[in-house]
Amino acid sequence: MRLYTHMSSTTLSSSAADTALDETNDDQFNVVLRIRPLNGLELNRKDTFTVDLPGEGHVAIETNGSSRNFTFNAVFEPDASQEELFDNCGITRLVDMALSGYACTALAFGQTGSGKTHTMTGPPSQPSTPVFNGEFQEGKSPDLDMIGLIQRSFKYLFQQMKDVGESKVVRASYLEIYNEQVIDLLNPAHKRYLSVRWSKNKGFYVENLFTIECNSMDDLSAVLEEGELKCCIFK
Ligand SMILES: Nc1ncnc2c1ncn2[C@@H]1O[C@H](COP(=O)(O)OP(=O)(O)OP(=O)(O)O)[C@@H](O)[C@H]1O
Repeated sequence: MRLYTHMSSTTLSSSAADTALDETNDDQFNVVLRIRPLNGLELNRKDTFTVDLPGEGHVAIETNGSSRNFTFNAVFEPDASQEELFDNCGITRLVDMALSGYACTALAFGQTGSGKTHTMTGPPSQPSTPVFNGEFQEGKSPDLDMIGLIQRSFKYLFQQMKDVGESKVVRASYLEIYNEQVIDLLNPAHKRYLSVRWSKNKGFYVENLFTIECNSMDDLSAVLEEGELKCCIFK
């Protein structure tokens, strides 16, 4: 895998790239592009890539004989692994910043089938709660390599708190915005749609959103699993 970043004039290997976004970049926003491999349908149709990767975060897309250029903080090629993405996309910096008291958001954006779920939580067959005992337990799940950014961030978060030795309170909530309605996925008994409010002290917040205190990676993973389950039911 190669990572192209405009933070550095060099094309970085995955092993050398992990600090590129973190240490040289103080942007408030990082936009990272992941290009997924062609799927079975596309291969059967004999689709080909129309994306050219000249390096340094640039992407050129060929359409109707002309080329349009875009620039990102980093670009991941189709063969990038879940681990490479986690190590190099800058999300560890977000967790570090959250631990320093900043409000941080990781947002996956793309058309249907572009790989948002795959990137954030891993493919659907992937258990969202890998057995965790300081380390993910290799061998308990055949797809452990496929776990996504969310579970890897959980592990990183608790590891960082342990390393720094500071006691922090971790609270989790899980909501879905569907047809512009806010649904609490941890409290489905709460049938009503929730309201988004604003106050001077809190800024924007979701009123009556169920929040759970999580003392361990397992607690946090259970929240993810519960929310994913309800998410499917609501759909
Ligand atoms: N980087 C990747 N490597 C291999 N397969 C991928 C990759 N990204 C996505 N896929 C596969 O492509 C399919 C669609 O991906 P996914 O469900 O993550 O898309 P999505 O953006 O979440 O779609 P939707 O918005 O419809 O929920 C899945 O089968 C997924 O496993």
